Amino acid sequence: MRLRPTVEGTEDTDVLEEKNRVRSGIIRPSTHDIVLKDTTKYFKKFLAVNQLCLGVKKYECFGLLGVNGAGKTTTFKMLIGDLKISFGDGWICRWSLKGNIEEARTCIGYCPQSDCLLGNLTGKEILIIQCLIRGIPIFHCNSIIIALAKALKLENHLNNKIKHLSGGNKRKIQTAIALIGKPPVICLDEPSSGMDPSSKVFLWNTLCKVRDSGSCLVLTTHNMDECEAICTRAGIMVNGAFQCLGSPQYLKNKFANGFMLMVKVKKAINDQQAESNIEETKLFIETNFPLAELKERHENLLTYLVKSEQIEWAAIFGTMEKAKKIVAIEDYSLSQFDLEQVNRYLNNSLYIGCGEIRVRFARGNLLR
Ligand SMILES: Nc1ncnc2c1ncn2[C@@H]1O[C@H](COP(=O)(O)OP(=O)(O)OP(=O)(O)O)[C@@H](O)[C@H]1O
Repeated sequence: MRLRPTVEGTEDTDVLEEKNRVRSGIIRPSTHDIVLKDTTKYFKKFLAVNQLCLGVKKYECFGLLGVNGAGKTTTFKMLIGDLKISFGDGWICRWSLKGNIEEARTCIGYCPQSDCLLGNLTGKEILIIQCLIRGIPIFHCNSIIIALAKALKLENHLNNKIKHLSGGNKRKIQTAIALIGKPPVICLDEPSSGMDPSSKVFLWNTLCKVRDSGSCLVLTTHNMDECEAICTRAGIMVNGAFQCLGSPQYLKNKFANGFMLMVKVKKAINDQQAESNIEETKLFIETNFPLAELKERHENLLTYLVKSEQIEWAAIFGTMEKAKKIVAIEDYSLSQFDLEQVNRYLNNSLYIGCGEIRVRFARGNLLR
């Protein structure tokens, strides 16, 4: 017997509103090119995707964010018909993913997470094959491929065999395949992974043009700059469900109205003294920043989330410089809460590794 999906938990109001819009038919296949209605996936008893509700229109790019294992690729695979939906349904250009997957597939361009390209063919040969599969007449293929190569900075690599291409250039070929024939829906699973920074920016510009020409894009990414550059809306997935939905700017405004304060307490000669230093520092922080929430303590490193827009940076530095004179603080750092941290905060993995946080200690300086 199949398990029913779990009841909704702690989603943000925007997620619940999107669910209501889908369930009440305000968002429906005739108004949105992509519609997910309570889309759910079980792998045996494991709930990988839990009742997703979403509508994405033409001229939109939706970003699927979340830590490894959040359920992004599983969602993608249901969208392109690689995986069967366990409960609920989805529609691409009005075609049901349950009833008309073959028709739905004709509307989708897909860039998978890992490249699946034949190594002995050249990039051009692969793109010609893909054009022909899309039903493009052979005499049009060359001009389409040249335009795509230009748009993705691939001109110099088209005649090389795939097995001799770098990882980033293989991603470009894979992205070009997804764009061939201007499909109305384009799904890109981490399209820029492995690309150098200038190629990434070039790709982002190209994807913005594709979006603005009327395509409906969905992409997964771990790169928040990418999300902010291309996506009109984004959803952060946690354990297979959306935790929040909105434009990247909206998510930042809603969840990132604060800063992170990391405090390194002076080492002590014995455990008792160390504990006393920590307690003294905690008392100082919590008295001076009443909205400070201790998120983690790792040895002598305290990490606080201070959710306030009211305090000025100059005042924070002033207070912390004063703290260094009166309590046993060795050093501290401040950073603004950005979209990347919102993502990790919602996934409870913000503080897994301090090295991952784009801040380093320097005498009171903000370094990002
Ligand atoms: N074929 C499968 N059988 C069983 N479990 C699976 C299968 N595919 C994925 N899962 C599980 O489903 C969950 C979601 O995986 P998914 O690949 O969708 O995550 P993701 O968000 O795309 O992660 P990443 O960022 O690493 O790509 C994970 O816990 C994964 O182990």
